[in-house]
Amino acid sequence: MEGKPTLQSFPALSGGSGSALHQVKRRSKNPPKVGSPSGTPREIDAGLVIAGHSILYRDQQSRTVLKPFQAPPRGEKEANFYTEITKAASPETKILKTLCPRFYGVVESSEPNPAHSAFIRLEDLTRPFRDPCICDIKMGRVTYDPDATEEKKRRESVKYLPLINTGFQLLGCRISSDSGSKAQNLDKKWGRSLEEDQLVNIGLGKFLSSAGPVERNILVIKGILDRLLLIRDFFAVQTNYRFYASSLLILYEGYSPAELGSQGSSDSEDDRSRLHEPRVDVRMIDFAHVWNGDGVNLDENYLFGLNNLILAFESLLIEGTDPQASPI
Ligand SMILES: O=P(O)(O)O[C@@H]1[C@@H](OP(=O)(O)O)[C@H](OP(=O)(O)O)[C@H](O)[C@H](OP(=O)(O)O)[C@H]1OP(=O)(O)O
Ligand SMILES: Nc1ncnc2c1ncn2[C@@H]1O[C@H](COP(=O)(O)OP(=O)(O)O)[C@@H](O)[C@H]1O
Repeated sequence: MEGKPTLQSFPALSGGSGSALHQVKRRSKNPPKVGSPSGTPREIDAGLVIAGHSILYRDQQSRTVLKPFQAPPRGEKEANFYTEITKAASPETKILKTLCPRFYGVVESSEPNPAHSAFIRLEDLTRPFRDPCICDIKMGRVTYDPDATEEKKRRESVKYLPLINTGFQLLGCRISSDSGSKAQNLDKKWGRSLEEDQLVNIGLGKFLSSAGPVERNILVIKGILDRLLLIRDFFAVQTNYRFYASSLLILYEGYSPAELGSQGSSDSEDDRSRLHEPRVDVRMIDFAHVWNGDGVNLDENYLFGLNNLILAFESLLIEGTDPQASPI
Protein backbone atom coordinates (compact mmCIF):
# COMPACT_ATOMS: atom_id res chain seq x y z
CA MET A 1 0.00 0.00 0.00
CA GLU A 2 1.22 3.49 -0.77
CA GLY A 3 2.23 5.69 2.13
CA LYS A 4 -0.62 7.60 3.69
CA PRO A 5 0.10 11.26 4.29
CA THR A 6 0.52 12.02 7.94
CA LEU A 7 -1.15 14.88 9.70
CA GLN A 8 2.19 16.45 10.51
CA SER A 9 1.92 18.54 7.36
CA PHE A 10 -0.91 20.67 8.72
CA PRO A 11 -1.99 23.17 9.78
CA ALA A 12 0.35 25.09 7.55
CA LEU A 13 -1.48 28.35 8.03
CA SER A 14 -1.32 30.61 11.01
CA GLY A 15 -2.82 33.74 12.47
CA GLY A 16 -6.34 35.21 12.41
CA SER A 17 -9.48 34.09 14.17
CA GLY A 18 -10.89 30.68 13.30
CA SER A 19 -14.04 31.72 11.50
CA ALA A 20 -12.99 34.93 9.74
CA LEU A 21 -12.98 33.45 6.28
CA HIS A 22 -13.03 36.84 4.65
CA GLN A 23 -9.71 37.63 6.29
CA VAL A 24 -6.88 35.95 4.49
CA LYS A 25 -4.47 34.26 6.86
CA ARG A 26 -0.74 34.26 6.33
CA ARG A 27 0.93 31.08 5.21
CA SER A 28 3.37 29.32 7.52
CA LYS A 29 7.02 30.19 7.02
CA ASN A 30 7.97 26.55 6.64
CA PRO A 31 5.29 24.54 4.87
CA PRO A 32 6.34 21.10 3.67
CA LYS A 33 7.86 20.95 0.19
CA VAL A 34 6.98 18.84 -2.81
CA GLY A 35 9.17 18.20 -5.83
CA SER A 36 12.00 16.18 -4.38
CA PRO A 37 13.34 13.60 -6.87
CA SER A 38 11.76 10.74 -4.96
CA GLY A 39 8.36 12.33 -4.75
CA THR A 40 7.84 14.56 -7.76
CA PRO A 41 4.10 14.85 -8.31
CA ARG A 42 2.80 14.09 -11.77
CA GLU A 43 0.01 15.84 -13.63
CA ILE A 44 -3.20 13.95 -13.09
CA ASP A 45 -4.71 12.50 -16.28
CA ALA A 46 -6.46 15.52 -17.80
CA GLY A 47 -9.55 13.43 -18.46
CA LEU A 48 -10.09 13.09 -14.72
CA VAL A 49 -10.19 16.85 -14.19
CA ILE A 50 -13.61 18.06 -15.22
CA ALA A 51 -13.48 21.83 -14.72
CA GLY A 52 -11.41 24.44 -12.94
CA HIS A 53 -8.63 26.94 -13.42
CA SER A 54 -5.66 24.60 -13.72
CA ILE A 55 -4.34 21.09 -13.84
CA LEU A 56 -4.12 18.96 -10.73
CA TYR A 57 -1.12 16.91 -9.71
CA ARG A 58 -1.16 13.45 -8.26
CA ASP A 59 1.41 12.73 -5.62
CA GLN A 60 3.02 9.41 -6.40
CA GLN A 61 3.69 8.81 -2.72
CA SER A 62 0.14 9.05 -1.52
CA ARG A 63 -3.51 8.85 -2.39
CA THR A 64 -3.73 12.61 -2.74
CA VAL A 65 -3.99 15.33 -5.34
CA LEU A 66 -2.22 18.66 -5.23
CA LYS A 67 -4.39 21.57 -6.28
CA PRO A 68 -2.41 24.70 -7.16
CA PHE A 69 -3.31 27.77 -5.15
CA GLN A 70 -5.57 30.05 -7.15
CA ALA A 71 -4.69 33.71 -7.55
CA PRO A 72 -5.03 35.77 -4.35
CA PRO A 73 -7.17 35.90 -2.37
CA ARG A 74 -8.85 32.71 -3.57
CA GLY A 75 -6.10 30.18 -2.91
CA GLU A 76 -5.57 31.31 0.67
CA LYS A 77 -9.30 31.52 1.24
CA GLU A 78 -9.78 27.92 0.17
CA ALA A 79 -6.83 26.75 2.29
CA ASN A 80 -8.21 28.69 5.27
CA PHE A 81 -11.57 27.02 4.85
CA TYR A 82 -10.06 23.52 4.77
CA THR A 83 -7.81 24.31 7.73
CA GLU A 84 -10.74 25.64 9.71
CA ILE A 85 -13.02 22.67 9.15
CA THR A 86 -10.19 20.22 9.69
CA LYS A 87 -9.43 21.71 13.11
CA ALA A 88 -12.97 22.42 14.25
CA ALA A 89 -14.61 20.19 16.80
CA SER A 90 -18.27 21.22 16.61
CA PRO A 91 -20.63 18.38 15.59
CA GLU A 92 -21.83 20.41 12.61
CA THR A 93 -18.34 21.02 11.28
CA LYS A 94 -17.40 17.41 11.83
CA ILE A 95 -20.24 16.51 9.49
CA LEU A 96 -19.14 19.12 6.95
CA LYS A 97 -15.67 17.59 7.00
CA THR A 98 -17.08 14.25 5.88
CA LEU A 99 -18.81 15.94 2.94
CA CYS A 100 -15.54 17.39 1.59
CA PRO A 101 -12.30 15.75 0.45
CA ARG A 102 -9.90 15.17 3.33
CA PHE A 103 -7.36 17.96 3.63
CA TYR A 104 -3.69 17.25 4.28
CA GLY A 105 -2.32 20.76 4.46
CA VAL A 106 -0.57 23.32 2.32
CA VAL A 107 2.63 22.41 0.52
CA GLU A 108 5.12 24.48 -1.44
CA SER A 109 7.15 23.51 -4.46
CA SER A 110 10.85 22.97 -3.90
CA GLU A 111 11.66 23.54 -7.58
CA PRO A 112 13.59 26.70 -8.53
CA ASN A 113 11.06 28.15 -10.99
CA PRO A 114 7.87 26.25 -10.37
CA ALA A 115 4.73 26.73 -12.45
CA HIS A 116 2.87 26.76 -9.14
CA SER A 117 4.52 27.70 -5.89
CA ALA A 118 1.89 26.46 -3.46
CA PHE A 119 -0.74 23.75 -3.37
CA ILE A 120 -3.38 22.30 -1.13
CA ARG A 121 -3.11 18.58 -0.67
CA LEU A 122 -6.44 16.79 -0.82
CA GLU A 123 -7.76 13.26 -0.81
CA ASP A 124 -7.90 12.03 -4.43
CA LEU A 125 -11.60 11.36 -4.89
CA THR A 126 -11.04 9.41 -8.10
CA ARG A 127 -8.58 7.03 -6.54
CA PRO A 128 -11.01 4.33 -5.32
CA PHE A 129 -12.50 4.00 -8.80
CA ARG A 130 -11.35 1.71 -11.57
CA ASP A 131 -13.26 3.66 -14.25
CA PRO A 132 -14.61 6.81 -12.61
CA CYS A 133 -17.60 8.56 -14.15
CA ILE A 134 -17.44 12.11 -12.83
CA CYS A 135 -19.71 15.13 -12.99
CA ASP A 136 -18.90 18.62 -11.69
CA ILE A 137 -22.07 20.47 -10.76
CA LYS A 138 -21.77 24.11 -9.79
CA MET A 139 -24.24 25.05 -7.09
CA GLY A 140 -26.33 28.14 -6.52
CA ARG A 141 -28.30 30.67 -8.49
CA VAL A 142 -25.76 33.31 -7.61
CA THR A 143 -22.22 32.24 -8.59
CA TYR A 144 -20.27 35.30 -7.48
CA ASP A 145 -19.42 36.33 -3.97
CA PRO A 146 -20.20 39.60 -2.16
CA ASP A 147 -16.81 41.03 -3.18
CA ALA A 148 -17.48 40.58 -6.89
CA THR A 149 -17.12 43.59 -9.15
CA GLU A 150 -20.08 44.75 -11.20
CA GLU A 151 -18.33 43.39 -14.28
CA LYS A 152 -17.89 39.95 -12.69
CA LYS A 153 -21.56 39.93 -11.62
CA ARG A 154 -22.59 40.77 -15.16
CA ARG A 155 -20.41 38.03 -16.65
CA GLU A 156 -21.67 35.41 -14.24
CA SER A 157 -25.33 36.34 -14.68
CA VAL A 158 -25.36 35.73 -18.43
CA LYS A 159 -23.36 32.50 -18.55
CA TYR A 160 -26.23 30.08 -18.07
CA LEU A 161 -29.67 31.67 -18.19
CA PRO A 162 -31.66 28.65 -16.88
CA LEU A 163 -29.70 28.97 -13.62
CA ILE A 164 -32.26 31.31 -12.13
CA ASN A 165 -34.77 28.42 -12.22
CA THR A 166 -32.45 25.45 -11.72
CA GLY A 167 -29.95 26.71 -9.13
CA PHE A 168 -27.35 24.26 -10.45
CA GLN A 169 -25.41 23.86 -13.69
CA LEU A 170 -23.35 21.07 -15.21
CA LEU A 171 -19.75 22.17 -15.71
CA GLY A 172 -18.93 18.93 -17.46
CA CYS A 173 -18.53 15.24 -16.99
CA ARG A 174 -16.51 12.15 -17.80
CA ILE A 175 -18.27 8.98 -18.83
CA SER A 176 -17.14 5.63 -20.16
CA SER A 177 -17.91 4.56 -23.68
CA ASP A 178 -20.48 1.82 -24.12
CA SER A 179 -17.80 -0.81 -24.05
CA GLY A 180 -16.34 0.67 -20.91
CA SER A 181 -12.95 0.86 -22.59
CA LYS A 182 -12.68 4.47 -23.70
CA ALA A 183 -13.81 7.47 -21.70
CA GLN A 184 -15.59 10.50 -23.09
CA ASN A 185 -15.26 14.01 -21.68
CA LEU A 186 -17.96 16.63 -21.99
CA ASP A 187 -16.96 20.16 -21.11
CA LYS A 188 -18.69 23.33 -19.94
CA LYS A 189 -19.61 24.23 -23.50
CA TRP A 190 -21.72 21.08 -23.47
CA GLY A 191 -23.09 21.94 -20.02
CA ARG A 192 -24.11 25.42 -21.09
CA SER A 193 -25.70 24.14 -24.28
CA LEU A 194 -28.34 22.29 -22.26
CA GLU A 195 -31.72 23.99 -22.26
CA GLU A 196 -33.61 23.99 -18.98
CA ASP A 197 -35.84 21.12 -20.11
CA GLN A 198 -32.79 19.11 -21.22
CA LEU A 199 -30.76 19.51 -18.06
CA VAL A 200 -32.14 16.45 -16.29
CA ASN A 201 -33.00 13.88 -18.96
CA ILE A 202 -30.27 14.73 -21.41
CA GLY A 203 -27.64 16.28 -19.14
CA LEU A 204 -27.80 14.05 -16.06
CA GLY A 205 -29.09 11.24 -18.29
CA LYS A 206 -25.92 11.38 -20.33
CA PHE A 207 -23.81 11.36 -17.17
CA LEU A 208 -25.65 8.25 -15.98
CA SER A 209 -25.37 6.51 -19.33
CA SER A 210 -22.32 4.54 -18.18
CA ALA A 211 -24.10 3.09 -15.17
CA GLY A 212 -25.03 -0.09 -17.02
CA PRO A 213 -28.21 -2.17 -16.98
CA VAL A 214 -31.31 -0.60 -15.51
CA GLU A 215 -30.98 -2.33 -12.12
CA ARG A 216 -27.45 -1.06 -11.73
CA ASN A 217 -28.45 2.39 -12.99
CA ILE A 218 -31.08 2.55 -10.24
CA LEU A 219 -28.49 1.58 -7.62
CA VAL A 220 -26.18 4.34 -8.83
CA ILE A 221 -28.96 6.93 -8.63
CA LYS A 222 -29.95 5.70 -5.16
CA GLY A 223 -26.33 5.96 -4.05
CA ILE A 224 -26.10 9.51 -5.37
CA LEU A 225 -29.38 10.44 -3.68
CA ASP A 226 -28.23 9.02 -0.34
CA ARG A 227 -25.19 11.28 -0.44
CA LEU A 228 -27.17 14.31 -1.64
CA LEU A 229 -29.66 13.86 1.19
CA LEU A 230 -26.81 13.82 3.71
CA ILE A 231 -25.54 17.07 2.24
CA ARG A 232 -29.02 18.54 2.46
CA ASP A 233 -29.28 17.50 6.11
CA PHE A 234 -26.22 19.65 6.68
CA PHE A 235 -27.56 22.62 4.71
CA ALA A 236 -30.94 22.34 6.43
CA VAL A 237 -29.31 23.48 9.68
CA GLN A 238 -26.02 25.22 8.94
CA THR A 239 -25.95 29.01 9.12
CA ASN A 240 -22.20 29.62 9.45
CA TYR A 241 -21.16 29.53 5.81
CA ARG A 242 -22.27 30.77 2.41
CA PHE A 243 -20.92 28.67 -0.43
CA TYR A 244 -20.65 30.71 -3.63
CA ALA A 245 -19.40 29.15 -6.88
CA SER A 246 -18.79 25.87 -5.10
CA SER A 247 -19.38 22.51 -6.78
CA LEU A 248 -20.59 19.03 -6.03
CA LEU A 249 -18.38 16.37 -7.54
CA ILE A 250 -20.40 13.22 -8.25
CA LEU A 251 -18.54 10.00 -9.00
CA TYR A 252 -19.67 6.48 -9.74
CA GLU A 253 -17.99 3.35 -11.00
CA GLY A 254 -18.54 2.94 -14.74
CA TYR A 255 -20.14 -0.29 -15.76
CA SER A 256 -18.05 -2.80 -17.53
CA PRO A 257 -19.51 -5.97 -19.04
CA ALA A 258 -16.49 -7.68 -17.50
CA GLU A 259 -18.25 -7.19 -14.17
CA LEU A 260 -20.34 -10.17 -15.16
CA GLY A 261 -17.26 -12.23 -15.92
CA SER A 262 -16.19 -13.50 -19.32
CA GLN A 263 -18.93 -16.16 -19.33
CA GLY A 264 -21.64 -13.62 -18.61
CA SER A 265 -21.83 -14.66 -14.98
CA SER A 266 -19.93 -13.56 -11.96
CA ASP A 267 -18.01 -16.04 -9.87
CA SER A 268 -16.17 -13.98 -7.34
CA GLU A 269 -17.70 -12.36 -4.28
CA ASP A 270 -15.97 -9.13 -5.24
CA ASP A 271 -17.52 -9.07 -8.72
CA ARG A 272 -20.94 -9.72 -7.29
CA SER A 273 -20.71 -6.93 -4.74
CA ARG A 274 -19.47 -4.49 -7.41
CA LEU A 275 -22.45 -5.33 -9.55
CA HIS A 276 -24.94 -5.04 -6.74
CA GLU A 277 -23.44 -2.06 -4.98
CA PRO A 278 -21.63 0.12 -7.48
CA ARG A 279 -19.26 2.53 -5.78
CA VAL A 280 -20.66 6.07 -5.61
CA ASP A 281 -19.38 9.25 -4.02
CA VAL A 282 -20.59 12.85 -3.86
CA ARG A 283 -18.43 15.57 -2.28
CA MET A 284 -18.43 19.30 -1.96
CA ILE A 285 -15.41 20.90 -3.65
CA ASP A 286 -14.06 24.32 -4.61
CA PHE A 287 -14.11 26.68 -1.68
CA ALA A 288 -12.44 29.74 -3.14
CA HIS A 289 -15.57 31.81 -2.57
CA VAL A 290 -16.81 30.59 0.81
CA TRP A 291 -18.16 33.37 2.96
CA ASN A 292 -19.18 33.63 6.58
CA GLY A 293 -22.87 33.12 7.26
CA ASP A 294 -24.78 35.31 9.69
CA GLY A 295 -25.35 32.47 12.17
CA VAL A 296 -29.12 32.80 11.72
CA ASN A 297 -30.19 32.26 8.12
CA LEU A 298 -29.70 29.21 5.93
CA ASP A 299 -27.64 29.31 2.73
CA GLU A 300 -30.78 29.57 0.60
CA ASN A 301 -28.80 30.15 -2.57
CA TYR A 302 -27.12 26.74 -2.29
CA LEU A 303 -30.18 25.00 -0.84
CA PHE A 304 -32.34 26.04 -3.76
CA GLY A 305 -30.03 24.31 -6.23
CA LEU A 306 -29.53 21.32 -3.97
CA ASN A 307 -33.27 20.73 -3.59
CA ASN A 308 -33.68 20.92 -7.36
CA LEU A 309 -30.79 18.54 -7.90
CA ILE A 310 -32.36 16.05 -5.50
CA LEU A 311 -35.70 16.37 -7.31
CA ALA A 312 -33.87 15.81 -10.60
CA PHE A 313 -32.30 12.53 -9.47
CA GLU A 314 -35.59 11.46 -7.88
CA SER A 315 -37.35 12.00 -11.18
CA LEU A 316 -34.71 9.93 -12.96
CA LEU A 317 -35.26 7.18 -10.43
CA ILE A 318 -38.97 7.15 -11.17
CA GLU A 319 -38.91 7.75 -14.90
CA GLY A 320 -35.57 6.14 -15.72
CA THR A 321 -32.86 7.53 -17.96
CA ASP A 322 -32.95 7.32 -21.70
CA PRO A 323 -29.42 7.92 -22.94
CA GLN A 324 -30.42 6.80 -26.45
CA ALA A 325 -32.65 9.85 -26.67
CA SER A 326 -29.68 12.12 -26.13
CA PRO A 327 -28.63 13.97 -29.28
CA ILE A 328 -25.47 15.18 -27.55
O1 LIG B 1 -15.45 34.35 -17.47
P1 LIG B 1 -14.69 34.63 -16.22
O2 LIG B 1 -13.52 35.52 -16.40
O3 LIG B 1 -15.62 35.12 -15.12
O4 LIG B 1 -14.04 33.25 -15.75
C1 LIG B 1 -14.66 32.39 -14.84
C2 LIG B 1 -13.88 32.26 -13.60
O5 LIG B 1 -13.76 33.53 -13.05
P2 LIG B 1 -12.38 34.25 -12.80
O6 LIG B 1 -11.92 34.74 -14.14
O7 LIG B 1 -11.47 33.24 -12.21
O8 LIG B 1 -12.77 35.35 -11.88
C3 LIG B 1 -14.65 31.43 -12.62
O9 LIG B 1 -13.91 31.32 -11.46
P3 LIG B 1 -14.58 31.55 -10.04
O10 LIG B 1 -15.48 30.37 -9.81
O11 LIG B 1 -15.35 32.84 -10.11
O12 LIG B 1 -13.40 31.61 -9.13
C4 LIG B 1 -14.96 30.04 -13.17
O13 LIG B 1 -13.78 29.34 -13.43
C5 LIG B 1 -15.74 30.21 -14.44
O14 LIG B 1 -16.01 28.98 -14.98
P4 LIG B 1 -17.41 28.27 -14.70
O15 LIG B 1 -18.48 29.30 -14.82
O16 LIG B 1 -17.30 27.77 -13.29
O17 LIG B 1 -17.48 27.22 -15.71
C6 LIG B 1 -14.98 31.06 -15.44
O18 LIG B 1 -15.86 31.28 -16.50
P5 LIG B 1 -15.64 30.88 -18.01
O19 LIG B 1 -14.24 31.20 -18.35
O20 LIG B 1 -15.97 29.44 -18.08
O21 LIG B 1 -16.66 31.72 -18.71
N1 LIG C 1 -10.09 16.15 -4.29
C1 LIG C 1 -10.20 15.92 -5.61
N2 LIG C 1 -10.00 14.68 -6.11
C2 LIG C 1 -10.12 14.44 -7.43
N3 LIG C 1 -10.45 15.38 -8.34
C3 LIG C 1 -10.66 16.64 -7.90
C4 LIG C 1 -10.55 16.98 -6.53
N4 LIG C 1 -10.82 18.30 -6.40
C5 LIG C 1 -11.06 18.76 -7.63
N5 LIG C 1 -10.98 17.78 -8.55
C6 LIG C 1 -11.14 17.92 -10.01
O1 LIG C 1 -10.63 19.17 -10.38
C7 LIG C 1 -11.61 19.96 -11.04
C8 LIG C 1 -11.44 21.41 -10.62
O2 LIG C 1 -11.53 21.51 -9.21
P1 LIG C 1 -11.96 22.86 -8.52
O3 LIG C 1 -11.71 22.72 -7.06
O4 LIG C 1 -13.35 23.21 -8.92
O5 LIG C 1 -10.93 23.89 -9.18
P2 LIG C 1 -11.01 25.45 -9.41
O6 LIG C 1 -10.93 26.07 -8.04
O7 LIG C 1 -9.82 25.73 -10.24
O8 LIG C 1 -12.31 25.75 -10.10
C9 LIG C 1 -12.94 19.36 -10.66
O9 LIG C 1 -13.90 19.53 -11.69
C10 LIG C 1 -12.60 17.89 -10.44
O10 LIG C 1 -12.69 17.17 -11.65
